[in-house]
Amino acid sequence: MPARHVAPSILSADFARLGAHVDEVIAAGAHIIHVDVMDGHFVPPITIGPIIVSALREHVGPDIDLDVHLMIERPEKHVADFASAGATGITIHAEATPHVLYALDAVREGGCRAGLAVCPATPLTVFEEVAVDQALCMTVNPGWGGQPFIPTSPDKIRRLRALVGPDVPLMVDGGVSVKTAAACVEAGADWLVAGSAVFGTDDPGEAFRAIVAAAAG
Ligand SMILES: O=C(CO)[C@@H](O)[C@H](O)COP(=O)(O)O
Ligand SMILES: [Fe+2]
Repeated sequence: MPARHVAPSILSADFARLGAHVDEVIAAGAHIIHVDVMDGHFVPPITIGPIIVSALREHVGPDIDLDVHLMIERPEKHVADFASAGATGITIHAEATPHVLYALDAVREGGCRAGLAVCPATPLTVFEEVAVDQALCMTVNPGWGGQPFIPTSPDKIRRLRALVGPDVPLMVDGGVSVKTAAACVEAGADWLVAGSAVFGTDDPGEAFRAIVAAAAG
């Protein structure tokens, strides 16, 4: 069984002091930092690109996992840039390309873990066709932080766990908080991405620890 992690998402961090904000959760024990990349096409907002990943890598050093969630169309065109910038894992969306297998291979060629994500309304059948190094179940519609957890998500998490088996890290993303973390873990999630519930608070380190405790039950 993969180790359990809470992965703070920088989408809700203060970008004017990103390094300091990330330092707070690392000091509290975070090992995985989740980086949301949006292109204004696959999802309406535009966020950040490889330049920020590169700056973060330089800031956090080699031991922190920078897990990049690509909410962009045709991700296969960009994975090499994110890999060179210092990503550790790169997750693409099944809905964003007709070439899922090619894109996952491109991620691995860049030396990163290859992740596959699905939106809430997307069937899980693609996971029957491809092997992944990590799986991501969206528990909100992608594009924004601070949305409520979709209540039917635990059932989908359970079905995804059955498809990928016990050894693949299963990540959930969206609406994760002290209130929803335990249900995600109970359904089979290992990695809990949390944005607003961590960086939207006055004390991200303490908020991170509270979600870790809630996930532990
Ligand atoms: O990928 C996304 C949003 O599309 C996330 O990673 C968000 O950053 C989650 O934010 P919260 O729901 O935890 O506030
Ligand atoms: Fe994300």
